[in-house]
Amino acid sequence: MPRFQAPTQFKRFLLETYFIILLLVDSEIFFQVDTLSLSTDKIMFDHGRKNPKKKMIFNHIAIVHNYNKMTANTTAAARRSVHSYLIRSISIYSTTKKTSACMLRTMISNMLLPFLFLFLSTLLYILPKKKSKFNPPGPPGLPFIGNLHQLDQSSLHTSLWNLTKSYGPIVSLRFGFNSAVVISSASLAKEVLKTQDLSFCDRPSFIGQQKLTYDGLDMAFSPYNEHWRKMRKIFTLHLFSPKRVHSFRHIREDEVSTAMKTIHDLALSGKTVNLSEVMKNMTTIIMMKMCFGKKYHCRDGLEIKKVLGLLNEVQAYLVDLYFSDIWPGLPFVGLVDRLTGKMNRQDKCFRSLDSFYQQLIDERLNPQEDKSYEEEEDDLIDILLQLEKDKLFSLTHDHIKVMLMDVLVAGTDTSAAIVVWAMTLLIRNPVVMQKAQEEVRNVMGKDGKISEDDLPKLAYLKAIIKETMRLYPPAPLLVPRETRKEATVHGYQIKQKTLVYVNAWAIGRDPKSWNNPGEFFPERFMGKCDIDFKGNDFELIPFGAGRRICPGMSIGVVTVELLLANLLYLFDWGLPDGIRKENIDFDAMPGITMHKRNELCLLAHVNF
Ligand code: HEM
Repeated sequence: MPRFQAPTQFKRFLLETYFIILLLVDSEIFFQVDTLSLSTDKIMFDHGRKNPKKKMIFNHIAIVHNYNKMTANTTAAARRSVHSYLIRSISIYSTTKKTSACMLRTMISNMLLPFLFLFLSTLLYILPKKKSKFNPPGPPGLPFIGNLHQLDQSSLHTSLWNLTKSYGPIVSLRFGFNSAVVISSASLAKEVLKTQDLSFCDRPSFIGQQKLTYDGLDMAFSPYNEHWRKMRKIFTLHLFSPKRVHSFRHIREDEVSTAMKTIHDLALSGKTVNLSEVMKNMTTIIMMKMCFGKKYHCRDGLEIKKVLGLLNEVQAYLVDLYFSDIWPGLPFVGLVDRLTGKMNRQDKCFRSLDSFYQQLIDERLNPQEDKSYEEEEDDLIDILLQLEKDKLFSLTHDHIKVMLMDVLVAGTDTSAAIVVWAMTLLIRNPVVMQKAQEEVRNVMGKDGKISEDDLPKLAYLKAIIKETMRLYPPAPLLVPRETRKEATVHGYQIKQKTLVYVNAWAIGRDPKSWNNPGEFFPERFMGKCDIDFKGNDFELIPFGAGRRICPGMSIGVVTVELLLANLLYLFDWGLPDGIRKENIDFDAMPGITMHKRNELCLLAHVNF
């Protein structure tokens, strides 16, 4: 065996590893590799002097070394030519050196290669990165996992809020290999969502979302691009224009009446009302009927339960992070994700929903199978199929399915969550409850029914809803955003592709913006205070703001107002036997929508 075989193999091994790193990681890491390669360079040079035949390796390393430097200031074309030279050199080298012992080592080294790569990648992240003084402050993270261990995933918004107490209103974090910033003050939210909205209006692209959104065809999770603009136009001009929202009024009023009747029956039989369940079912039926037609739920009550279950699953998958999201680029993470079985479950859920939408589309395209649709006014499927036919937006069936998914996922449980939080706050604050009931009953007299025309007269009720959304915004961290380009906020630099969380929950409780922020005090919104949630007052942003502000705000708010007004008008509310008001807790469930963890079960007494 030649004397220098072992070091040569080692060099080749290093060279290959470098090469793979260079191919797989981004240019930022090249500079860190650069430091390593300097010392390796020296070793190679020494060996090269002792054995001139091995100079070839040194040349390779030199090329790699140059390559590192080139990435800073040369063009992609130059980089490509270095790539191809490296590939050629490595293959020539491997074919000229194959003795049997060498082959054995090659095999071993090739098996070790992935592990070494893993080790090196870890090392690169372990080496303490110098935090630039221009980065926002934040807690030091651990190698590889970053700050993941410091966050309580069951209540992310509160654990992020706790960090602001030590680091201020802008905090930088690392989730695995992803950089993130958290914004927790009204002035910085204005900077990010309004002044520099264009730099902050992308959405991150996570594995779970890709599949469920037909590879990014939807609007809510799409990056900010031409496709998003097209979908947003369809949403605001065709699906939820003020005229269209008004045309769905009869669906909302009918369904609220049905829900009140259910509560009425429970009240007469002295049974407790599970408000969490009633509200969730009812808002789902409203959205389903808007999407699929007035008669939808007459077809099969059970099917609604099944779809509700699937939508809950989708919601969980949309925010769930896979290993490949946390450590993108690492080998094997995709495999690990597969092995956990999560992807299979997600695929199954996707297929079930897809066939459900397809069936509804087929029925609509083939009306003789179900004549009941013919007599109805346009619902969202009709409108979308018509747009597809008109070829105005080059829509496909997948676009239609994904739009329906956005409406159902974003629109069903947000309104239900607000009503449940409002009723929780009211039962804990009987004086406010009584004041609200007096308002509704005085305005309505004994008419027996509240319609949407009555809502503008209910100023105190509206204040209660604002106060509820200040304390319990249904999406406490909005929908995560991502920077489209580098930006400077508050003097700090934020890199392109940084995850951005705006903590609407913390902003609603910031003592700099609110007196006694923890107190439920709807009166703060009466009188002179004209703070609103429409995206202009950054102290109160339950619907977000800027380009990506919630496009379903008006339909969501009117549904909440109608529901709450009816609950307060028709019933007096009390606690089940043995429960004191202090037992009613405010624990929240994790998820993109913040629901009350323990269902709200109350006793209703019929008022009229
Ligand atoms: C009433 C309760 C609701 C609340 C509190 C709420 C809240 C939000 C929030 C915070 C966002 C993210 C905004 C941002 O990134 O700045 C959002 C986006 C969105 N909401 Fe809502 N929403 C509600 C109801 C609805 C309804 C009823 C619909 C549909 C009919 C809807 C559809 C959407 C869509 C499609 C987006 C994504 C917009 C985009 O990315 O361009 N939401 N919502």
